[in-house]
Amino acid sequence: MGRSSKDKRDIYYRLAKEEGWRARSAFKLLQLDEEFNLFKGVSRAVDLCAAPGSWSQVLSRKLRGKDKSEDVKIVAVDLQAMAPLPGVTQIQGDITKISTAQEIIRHFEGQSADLVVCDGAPDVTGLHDVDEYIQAQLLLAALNITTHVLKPGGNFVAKIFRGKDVTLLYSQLKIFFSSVTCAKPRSSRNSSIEAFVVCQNYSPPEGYVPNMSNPLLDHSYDVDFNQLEGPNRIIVPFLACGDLSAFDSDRTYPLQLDSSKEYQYLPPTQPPIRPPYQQACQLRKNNLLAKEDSPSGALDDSLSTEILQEVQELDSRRLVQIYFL
Ligand SMILES: C[S@@+](CC[C@H](N)C(=O)[O-])C[C@H]1O[C@@H](n2cnc3c(N)ncnc32)[C@H](O)[C@@H]1O
Repeated sequence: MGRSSKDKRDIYYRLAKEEGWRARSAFKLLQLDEEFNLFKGVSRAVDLCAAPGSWSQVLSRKLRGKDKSEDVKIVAVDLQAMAPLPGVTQIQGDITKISTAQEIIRHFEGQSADLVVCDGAPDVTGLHDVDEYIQAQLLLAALNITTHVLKPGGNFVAKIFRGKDVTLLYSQLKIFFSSVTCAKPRSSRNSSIEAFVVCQNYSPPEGYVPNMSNPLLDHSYDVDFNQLEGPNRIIVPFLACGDLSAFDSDRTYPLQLDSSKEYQYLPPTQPPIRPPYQQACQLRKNNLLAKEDSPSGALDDSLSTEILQEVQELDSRRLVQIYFL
């Protein structure tokens, strides 16, 4: 599909061309690294769903450094073939297959990976529910293969759609990682429900045996999992561009949005808000309140976009926590 003139005006599209990245997505990984220091101490990395290869390029440039360290091993997996990259071994394969996990481990000579990233996306159908469901399945497939190849203490980063299953996905990720944060890099388009889960410190439950055959997203629940309460409902910090950490300036915890659900805020971990952010905070608060009326529980898109634009104007450099409900 050809690029529209809108794409060409996009700053990251132009920057990617200038800097020689295969796709503008490269900036998403670079910005996630800026925030989470993902590449520190990494010598074995896996890029799942890698084609055309901009994330692999980032790994190659960042991990191998100027001296092109031969100690660094990077494996890129995709259904499609991609042009070769220095220091990157390619596996043309399916991330849902055990044979792919075995091939990765073979390449690492029996050792585990320090970092697994996945920017996987299925072909979009345009039917939101279907797209969200397939994306969730792909994320879980990525998590499944990750449990085979990641070392304890390692990190996993993956694309997620903030759709209606998102709470369950967070809960499932939290079973395997001590920290799960949802982040939206500023290069990810505001209009997209795409975000990234940054899962740190892989620590599977004791006795867990990796297994490619059990789907983790089980739709056989007889209750809507979005109605789950208490410990079954794990709420993770959601990061966005701009400082919204104190949008709850009146600090009323927990916030009661309607009579049937109690939404818990986690205490802010960031420094106090600066005055210009107050307006964005108010918008965010409105958005949360608007959510009450939304049957799917999804955030109101126009408000989300409005907030993000507002925040970007205020300060596109700072990332601070807001809380995803
Ligand atoms: C958005 S692209 C990835 C872009 C890439 N991160 C980059 O920066 O160039 C999504 C990729 O996911 C791949 N993909 C989807 N399902 C897959 C699967 N089951 N196994 C392997 N790759 C898959 C597609 O072939 C596609 O190349």
